[in-house]
Amino acid sequence: MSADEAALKTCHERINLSVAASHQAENGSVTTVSSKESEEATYAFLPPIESTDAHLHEFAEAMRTVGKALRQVAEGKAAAQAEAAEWKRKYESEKAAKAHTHHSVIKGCSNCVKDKLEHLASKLTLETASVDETGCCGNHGICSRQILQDQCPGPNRKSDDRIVGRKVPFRLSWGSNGDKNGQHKHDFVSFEKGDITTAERSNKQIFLKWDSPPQTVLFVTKPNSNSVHALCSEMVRWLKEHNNINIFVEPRVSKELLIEDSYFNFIQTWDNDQEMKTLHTKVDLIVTLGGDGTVLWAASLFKGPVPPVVAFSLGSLGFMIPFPSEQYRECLGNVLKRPFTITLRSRLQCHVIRDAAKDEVETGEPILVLNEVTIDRGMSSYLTYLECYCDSSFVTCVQGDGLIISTTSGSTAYSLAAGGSMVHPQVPGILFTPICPHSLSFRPLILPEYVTLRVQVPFNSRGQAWASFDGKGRIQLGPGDALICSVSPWPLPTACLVDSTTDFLRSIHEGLHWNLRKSQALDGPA
Ligand SMILES: NC(=O)c1ccc[n+]([C@@H]2O[C@H](COP(=O)([O-])OP(=O)(O)OC[C@H]3O[C@@H](n4cnc5c(N)ncnc54)[C@H](O)[C@@H]3O)[C@@H](O)[C@H]2O)c1
Ligand SMILES: Nc1ncnc2c1ncn2[C@@H]1O[C@H](COP(=O)(O)OP(=O)(O)OP(=O)(O)O)[C@@H](O)[C@H]1O
Repeated sequence: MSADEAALKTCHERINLSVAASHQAENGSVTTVSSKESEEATYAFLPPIESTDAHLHEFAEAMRTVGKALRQVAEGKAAAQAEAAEWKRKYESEKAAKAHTHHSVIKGCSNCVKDKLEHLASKLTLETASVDETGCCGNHGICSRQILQDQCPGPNRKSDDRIVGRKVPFRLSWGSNGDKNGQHKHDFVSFEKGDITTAERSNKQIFLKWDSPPQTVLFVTKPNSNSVHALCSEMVRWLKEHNNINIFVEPRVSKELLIEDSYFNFIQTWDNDQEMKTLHTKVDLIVTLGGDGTVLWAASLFKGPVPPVVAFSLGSLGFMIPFPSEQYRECLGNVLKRPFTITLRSRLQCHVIRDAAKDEVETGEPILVLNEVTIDRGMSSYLTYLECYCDSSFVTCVQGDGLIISTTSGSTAYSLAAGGSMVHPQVPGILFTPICPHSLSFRPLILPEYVTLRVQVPFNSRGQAWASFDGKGRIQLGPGDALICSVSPWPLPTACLVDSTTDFLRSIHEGLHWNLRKSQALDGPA
């Protein structure tokens, strides 16, 4: 072997070593290496070859380039994985911290429900119709009985029983137009005989069918409205007298109804946040009376799973509200007794990470939004300056009035006003819509639902930034602070009047007068 050949062999080996070193860093604590350092390292591994052979020089140069590229790829991957590991570590410490502070029963309940629902969520995407040993029917979809059987008994049980018994089981199934009982393939992609194919694109609707009649309804109502109050008391009477339903209302409404008439002694409410946190284990159905803001309010009461919502329209727009309040008897009668379609509206979970606390364990609960989280310039007259990342990839810097990170349900709200597209609520995605960007080319984006977005206020930002959640709870973000958001595992199921698509199209036609234009006259050019 010549001296040059030996030098080249060493090059090969060193390139491998260099890449392997980057990979090792993935598992330990990693500090990201700059590209300059990376380049220097590559040259250190590949010393110049002293030869007059031009081909060998060229080859050695090519090997250096390959080595550099490989090293950069490996470093990038290591950095991304280190970041993901950091988030995971924070999440796990947060979970552990919560486990200590919460009462064991509450912890046990929420964990077992969470586990079961995660199991159900995985079934939603990877459908299996196998019969469940624990008593799930196994037919035509998902059965909620398993969750209910496992409701956790424990020392705090008494205080929960003070209110009502368990919620009733129901099943979810998929169907398509004209085939309400049909069971459809749920695998999105299959890989058979080496060919990648996407599953049949049927009009999948999700049906909810009660295993036994619902027993408990929660009313969430718009405040300070006489018409809402009158309708609420009428509906409560009707549900109690004709269907023997247990009724929950918010503490404010409970007081109002009791002042009105002692007849309402049977209604139940909650006294504190801890009781409210267990509400989802007792309530079968939520009825909202008001506009979209009332649906947003109802969603905000549930930081975890949410029972199905039947929304009655008493506002001006009612985009997420298909049921006419005048026909409440017929509508509620149907929902209580027959299977109905639901729209699963995804929510976003948001965390604010303060620069001052970035090395500490995050203990705050996520803030859940049904429409959007907005970061704007508040009272400041300067441009907001926000750095945005999607997973570990840099997306862009927003310079303008702000940014809206929206769910698909929120796509017809603030995001629409800022130029975002309208998206069917069952499309799995996250909208990234700038507010008045000071750039001609900043178009809105729609990102896949599985990404995590990070919006950071850089230290050189001139203006302030303020985050708000479904238009409420404004929080100031200082330099170095970040907002992290991703899709929550707890969607809001809303009952449909017809089905998800028909209801959505009705809303954009009737609510927004979408593409309303007079037809052209027939007597124009041939
Ligand atoms: N420029 C804007 O369009 C703008 C500005 C601020 C807030 N908002 C929206 O208002 C929401 C808060 O609603 P609120 O009722 O508490 O405040 P609000 O009383 O100010 O009402 C806002 C309006 O937005 C409508 N709306 C809410 N969610 C909607 C949705 N998903 N699709 C279509 N329309 C929807 C409501 O029907 C209402 O007419 C925020 O989440 C935000 O999306 C919009
Ligand atoms: N149960 C509730 N408790 C406290 N605030 C509520 C409740 N329900 C609704 N709100 C608030 O009241 C405001 C108005 O409610 P909503 O949007 O439902 O009525 P609206 O303005 O008449 O409807 P629309 O916007 O369609 O005209 C919203 O900001 C909402 O957050």
